[in-house]
Amino acid sequence: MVTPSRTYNDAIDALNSLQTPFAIIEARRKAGIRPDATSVQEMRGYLLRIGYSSSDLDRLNIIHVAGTKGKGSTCAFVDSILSRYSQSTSIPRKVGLFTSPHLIAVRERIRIGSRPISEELFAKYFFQVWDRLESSDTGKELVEPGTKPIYARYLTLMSYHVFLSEGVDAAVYETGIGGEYDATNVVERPVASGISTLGIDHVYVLGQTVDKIAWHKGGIMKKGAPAFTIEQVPEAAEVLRARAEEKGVALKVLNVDARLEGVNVRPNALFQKKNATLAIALAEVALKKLDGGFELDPKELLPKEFVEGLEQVVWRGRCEVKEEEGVSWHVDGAHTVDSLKMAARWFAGECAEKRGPKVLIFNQQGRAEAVDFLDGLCNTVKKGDPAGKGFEHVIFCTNVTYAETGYKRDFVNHQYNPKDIEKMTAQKIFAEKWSALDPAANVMVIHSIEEAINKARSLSKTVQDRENVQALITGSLHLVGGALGILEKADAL
Ligand SMILES: Nc1ncnc2c1ncn2[C@@H]1O[C@H](COP(=O)(O)OP(=O)(O)OP(=O)(O)O)[C@@H](O)[C@H]1O
Ligand SMILES: [Mg+2]
Ligand SMILES: [Mg+2]
Repeated sequence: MVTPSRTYNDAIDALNSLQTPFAIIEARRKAGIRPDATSVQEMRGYLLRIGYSSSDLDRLNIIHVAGTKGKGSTCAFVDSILSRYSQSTSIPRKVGLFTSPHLIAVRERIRIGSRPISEELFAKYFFQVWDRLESSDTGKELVEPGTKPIYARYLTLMSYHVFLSEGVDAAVYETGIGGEYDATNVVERPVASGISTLGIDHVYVLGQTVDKIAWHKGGIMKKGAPAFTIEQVPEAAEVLRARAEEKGVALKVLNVDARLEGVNVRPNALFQKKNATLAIALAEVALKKLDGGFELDPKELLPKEFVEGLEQVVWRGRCEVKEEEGVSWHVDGAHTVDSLKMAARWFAGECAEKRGPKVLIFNQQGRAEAVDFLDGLCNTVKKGDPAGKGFEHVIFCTNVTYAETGYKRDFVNHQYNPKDIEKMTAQKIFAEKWSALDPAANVMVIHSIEEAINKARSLSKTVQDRENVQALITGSLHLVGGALGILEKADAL
């Protein structure tokens, strides 16, 4: 039972205490400590400690997805297809979805039937795991008694407990970082593995080059489970091929699925069709296992559960448009060089049909290389405009949600240097860079998301009749989640 001192908010506070503080992250970086095989051993230990063996995970029929970009979208597609199939056939009985990071509230990361679990359920299972970790020493040969896994790993561990307790029989898992040493890689017998588009991200943990990154992501492939990927850059494709061979896995490289012709996947962009292609293959394998007679005919149209699942999926904060008086908000959580170009192209396409000055609200906290995201964003938007016009106003803000009260609890983050946020160090570097890229732009540095939004709104007073400010909010999911919460005035879940 959830007692008054064990509410959802208490759970989030306790969870936040499991974040690795900035000083420790820094020290590890300096010492060159990176995750290794012990991290999966440790997860195995924690799993035993809360009462499960890795074979218990077989009941979840896990579909496991890694990749640099498109993991979450692919997982959401698979979940949506399986959920619709379940509505028509009762197979699977219950579909679980585990994703990261969260957009608006932590509980979004653990979904059943596509919906985030309730605050009550979250608090209940959160503290059950907490208590088991404190009271048991099972698995002590793998992990020290009395300890707890860090933030993302705790949520992964908890998700297994939630799904097994709730009778989930098909669960879609997005990896956190990488694959080989990721907490989700504790699964030994997934039903299928999928690897979405590979590129550069998390270079400190995974390595500087795409082949090193591909090595990690390829680590989720398991003998006995069909594996799929889509077209990749050659270095990545080669590493994946070699990893599959080493593991004795048949890795299938998929071209964009011809059956998507006429299916209204949003946004209507190649990257999303690749994600959808991967999702179709993963869902097909899962259904073949769960529903003996199931088979997709490669030459026939997709069944209605697949079409509806792909068309009606809700994956918020990605290529989302919200209209209000004076401002058209374009919201996308892209935060790598490639995905930001994609987001910029999408925004430019949207603006081609609308009128009004373009305004950018951008942040990316804690990653020095983020300054290199700006060129692509600036140029892609200019190139996309027939008159060659870029952003007129550019606002860099921190991820602090509110001007007065600071962070919403679900966004508290101890992993960044608090001094940098106070001084807006990163934002000032971005501003300087942008002024050099586009001297005509009006560049501003503003503390909170709320104030940045208010600034964009105030700019709408200066536009002409029948024009709207065309605002793009991008660079960070934390920024985008905070912004959606403010734009919708309530918990947008
Ligand atoms: N296949 C893809 N290739 C390139 N960019 C993509 C792809 N899929 C999605 N994106 C872009 O990346 C953004 C994030 O997508 P998504 O949430 O699916 O990725 P993710 O892999 O889960 O990322 P994260 O690192 O945030 O967990 C999207 O809004 C879109 O702009
Ligand atoms: Mg990522
Ligand atoms: Mg994700």
